[in-house]
Parts: sequence; structure tokens; C-alpha cells
Amino acid sequence: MGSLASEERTVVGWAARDATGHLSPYTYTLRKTGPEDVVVKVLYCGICHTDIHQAKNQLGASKYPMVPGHEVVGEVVEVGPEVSKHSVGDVVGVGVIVGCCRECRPCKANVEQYCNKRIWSYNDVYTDGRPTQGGFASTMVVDQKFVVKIPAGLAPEQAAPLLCAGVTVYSPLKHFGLTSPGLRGGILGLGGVGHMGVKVAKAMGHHVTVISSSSKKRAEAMDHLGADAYLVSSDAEAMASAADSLDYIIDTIPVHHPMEPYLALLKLDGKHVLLGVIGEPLSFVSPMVMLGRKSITGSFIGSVDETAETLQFCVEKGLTSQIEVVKMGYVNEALERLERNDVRYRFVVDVAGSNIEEAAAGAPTS
Ligand SMILES: NC(=O)C1=CN([C@@H]2O[C@H](COP(=O)(O)OP(=O)(O)OC[C@H]3O[C@@H](n4cnc5c(N)ncnc54)[C@H](OP(=O)(O)O)[C@@H]3O)[C@@H](O)[C@H]2O)C=CC1
Ligand SMILES: O=C/C=C/c1ccc(O)c(O)c1
Ligand SMILES: [Zn+2]
Ligand SMILES: [Zn+2]
Repeated sequence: MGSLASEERTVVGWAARDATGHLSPYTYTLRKTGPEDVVVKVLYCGICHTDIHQAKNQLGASKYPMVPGHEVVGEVVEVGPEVSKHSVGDVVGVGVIVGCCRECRPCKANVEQYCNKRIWSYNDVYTDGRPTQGGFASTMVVDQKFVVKIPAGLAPEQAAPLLCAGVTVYSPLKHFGLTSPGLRGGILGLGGVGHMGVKVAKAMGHHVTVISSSSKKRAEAMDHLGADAYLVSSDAEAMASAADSLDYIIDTIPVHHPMEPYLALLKLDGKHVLLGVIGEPLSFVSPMVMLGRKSITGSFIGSVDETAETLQFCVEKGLTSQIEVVKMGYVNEALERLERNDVRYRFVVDVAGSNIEEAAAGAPTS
């Protein structure tokens, strides 16, 4: 590594250049190491459905070139002089957020993901005016506040999906008081976030029903993930017999979908927690929530503290994510397969094992 803060680093990432969302090698520079910055050599980075939403401009605010990736596990290779949380050699994680104002109510309450001045790990602008770029890259420079230690006992590739998918389910269960054993939960959409939902909810002692768009994942859900029941959402009879049975639903569907069939599954005071990013209005008639005092709410990832808690929870409970590890050269196929619901359940890119700097020699720069 070059001497501390002396120069900007030139790194290689895989970037989308337009709304096709196709990623290709891209060379760019990172800021000099600031006093509170940690330089992270990326080892692994998970592929979240949000990476598709962003790379393909499905949220309408994408800027290119864009290096996605926000389930980043890496090794600390350099620290700024005022870094106290991390040391060179630590294995650490970086998630969706890399900056916040530190002054607003959410920041003071340590739920900085709800800061209106949050800085996203990619497709955003950092305090120095540069674009932020994510974890499908050889290296990131990140403020120590947004870097979590990966605890001993978690393999780095296993830890990657916990940094978004894992904490995204852990946080609302905790926040909404849904951690007591014996609760009956529904996991709607068995993908990257949903499969962590099954695992986390089971580890909390819940009775877990997977609600899926097909029966394809039934055997795995019941036999491997430990779900207690499995509903196919188009099976009207099965859905009707499960009416009024769930304390909560964790809804991870990434596209527009009807709400009423799922609201009907909730018991009195049941909660429907929306996690999927959907850019069109969802609809339901008011008696669907009035008659049963049901709540429809949402939740956004989790704080840095909750991320550390999620990692610890997974170590203590022996939870692992179910992943398919791929090289960076496969990332576009992986994105396509994720989009067509063909992964069990999270792709994780072996970034360090893909030699992207060497492979990209001669690739286009900014
Ligand atoms: N709120 C937050 O903080 C976060 C939000 N997200 C968002 O959550 C959503 C899910 O992310 P992720 O788990 O990575 O995505 P995945 O694609 O891995 O999983 C989504 C699952 O939803 C189901 N699904 C997919 N398409 C459809 C469809 N057309 N109709 C009905 N069901 C469908 C599938 O499950 P099945 O086969 O069982 O039907 C699929 O596996 C995304 O919108 C993502 O952006 C992600 C992370 C954090
Ligand atoms: O995957 C993590 C990000 C999720 C997300 C949630 C809500 C929203 O408006 C986004 O742009 C992203
Ligand atoms: Zn994500
Ligand atoms: Zn703030």
C-alpha cells in the first residue's frame, strides 16, 4: 500500500454504464485516506436485488458509471491516524450506508440509516463531491463509523449477505417487538432477504411459514431452511385455510403485488412489514386493516449497531447464509439469474479471487 494519505488510489471495479445494467471493468480513483478512514481490500461482495434496481435505473435516480455492491467483506489494509475501531488485518464489513449527518434525531438515536443526509455506498455523492462506488471493486475507502468487525466464527463469504439481507430482517423483528419465541411469522418471497428471514425467525423460536410464488422451493424451505409451513400464494384454498394465523409478515417481493391476500393471513394486531423496493402504489381497502387492527409498515436495512448485533446473533445461533460463490467474470450472468429468480439464495462474488486489477489492464477508464 502507498504511504498514508499521500496519494489517491487507482482501483478497478465493475460498473454499469447505462440502464442495461451490464457491468464491465472500470478504473477510477479513491479519495486519499482521511484521518477516520479505513482502507478495505474487498474479499467478497454479495449481490442484492437492490443492485439490479439501481444498475437498471428502476428507482429512477441512477448515475453512471455505477459500481454496485453493498454486502462487502474485506480486509483492512490501512487506517487513518484517528481510527480507533479497526486495525490493519481486521476482517470487516461495509453495508448500504457510508455517511450520515451525525446531528439529526435518527443519527443521535443511532439509527443513522434513517438520516435524511445518509450517504449510500454507491450511486451517491460523498462529502468531497465525488461519486461513491460500491463493493464490486478491489478496494473501498470508508469512514470507520460505517465499518463493522466480522466476528470470529463467521467465514467472510458467509458474512457478506448478513450485511444487508441479514440485518434487513433482524432490525424490524427487533424494532417491532417480534422476537418472542412462539410467534407465528410469514416470510413472503424466498430470495436473499427472505431466506435470511426464515433463518433468523427460526433462531428466535418462531413458527415460520414461507409464502412463495411457486412450489419450486417447498422441499428446500422445509427440509433445509427449517420452515414449518409453505404456502403458494396462488393456491386460494391453502391461503384461505391460513387466514388469521400470522403475527407478522416480512414482505420481500421486489415488484408490485396485491396486498389483500397477505393482509388476510394476519391475526389481530398483525404486522405486514414491507421490505421490497417498489416504485408503484400498493393498494388495499381500509377494512382489510381496520378489522383486525393490522399494521402495514416498512423498514430499511438496519443501523451499524444492529448490523454488529446481527453478526453476533448469527455466530451465537450458528446461522449461515445459503450462498453460491462466483467470480467477478460471472457477475452479469448472476444478475440475470437473480432477476429471473434462479439462485438459492444469494450470489456472493469472490472479488479478491477474481484478480480484477490484472484482468482489467487496458480496460476503459473514466
Ligand atoms: N428494505 C430494505 O432495507 C431492503 C430492501 N431490499 C429489497 O427487497 C427486495 C428483495 O430483495 P432480495 O431478497 O435481494 O431479492 P431476491 O430476488 O433474492 O428475492 C425476492 C423474492 O421475491 C419473490 N419474487 C420475485 N419476483 C416476484 C414476482 N414477480 N412476484 C412475486 N414474487 C416474486 C421470489 O421468491 P419466491 O420464489 O419465493 O416467490 C424471490 O426470490 C428487493 O426489492 C430489494 O431491493 C433488499 C435489501 C434491503
Ligand atoms: O438493499 C438495500 C437498499 C434498499 C433500499 C430500500 C429503499 C430504497 O428507497 C432504496 O433506494 C433502497
Ligand atoms: Zn441490499
Ligand atoms: Zn443525520
